[in-house]
Amino acid sequence: MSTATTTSDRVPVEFCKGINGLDKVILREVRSSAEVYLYGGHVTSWKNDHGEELLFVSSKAQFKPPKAIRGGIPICFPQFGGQGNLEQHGFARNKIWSVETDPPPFPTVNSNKAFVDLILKPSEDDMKTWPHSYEFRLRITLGPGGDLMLTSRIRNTNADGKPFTFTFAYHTYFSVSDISEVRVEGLETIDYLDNLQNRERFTEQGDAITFEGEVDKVYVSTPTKIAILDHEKKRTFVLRKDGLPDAVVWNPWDKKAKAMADFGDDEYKHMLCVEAAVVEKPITLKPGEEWKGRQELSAVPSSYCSGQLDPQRVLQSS
Ligand SMILES: O=P(O)(O)OC[C@H]1O[C@@H](O)[C@H](O)[C@@H](O)[C@@H]1O
Repeated sequence: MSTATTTSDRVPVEFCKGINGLDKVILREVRSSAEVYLYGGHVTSWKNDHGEELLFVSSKAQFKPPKAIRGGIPICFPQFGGQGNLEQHGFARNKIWSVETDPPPFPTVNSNKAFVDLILKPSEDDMKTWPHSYEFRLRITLGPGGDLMLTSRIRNTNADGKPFTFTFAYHTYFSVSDISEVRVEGLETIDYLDNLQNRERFTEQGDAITFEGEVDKVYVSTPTKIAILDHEKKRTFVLRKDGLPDAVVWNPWDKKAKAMADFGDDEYKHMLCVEAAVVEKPITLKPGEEWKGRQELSAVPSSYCSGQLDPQRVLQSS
């Protein structure tokens, strides 16, 4: 973890209290910032160099355990969705994580200053729900250019020799100006499991994805780069992922929005979840084995080409 620099007033990592007195970490770069709650290991804010919020958090979000915070980036582990014996999306988003001051090193040296390392380990009580011992390390980094990087390392520390199996997602809620003006590029021609049709498998058509109603799809074996184009804001989010083959796309639309107590009736217009995930083929770890999954987000101004967005340029650029 980094400490305050003496050459500048900017404190790259600040520990403070957030809503309802919950512990919060603020990451600061030249002009951008991010906020992370230890409750859930949950990113709740990511602002660009104009101070604009890039993540959606519901005005009705309850920052009150055990309810997960509605918006930002909840961590779904060890179960994505409702397929399994555990609660929907697993328990990691409902646990209080700890800050880890001296985590095992990463293979590459980190020159970033604005980052925090969190860790989640099961309590004895937790092991009644999921009888496995694990260490879940989450590093959240704000890069000098304002990019937001999340790296998860999950290790099986079972002493009884037993493997465990999990699914996972970075359940990212992007803030968008108007959902009907949004296009997602990078998932064309990809197979998906439709959660609204008993997870039946379909193939996406060749056109970019646009939104006219509820969507809840798990795209499988997707490219590592997905672009979310916000026409009205003239902004493109680029999501890059590693170790996370699938991508979930979710918007509840009006009826489901009304049914959620912690979500405003019209807020579906201003959010879109695109989630780097492992869903179709769960990960199995033997004792001593570690899995790594990384999601990198950047927000760039959209380029226009004769009045049309040019997503290919975004997708082709490195
Ligand atoms: O209300 P929750 O538990 O946060 O889940 C929200 C949505 O999360 C999405 O990832 C799922 O695909 C949806 O099926 C689900 O409704």
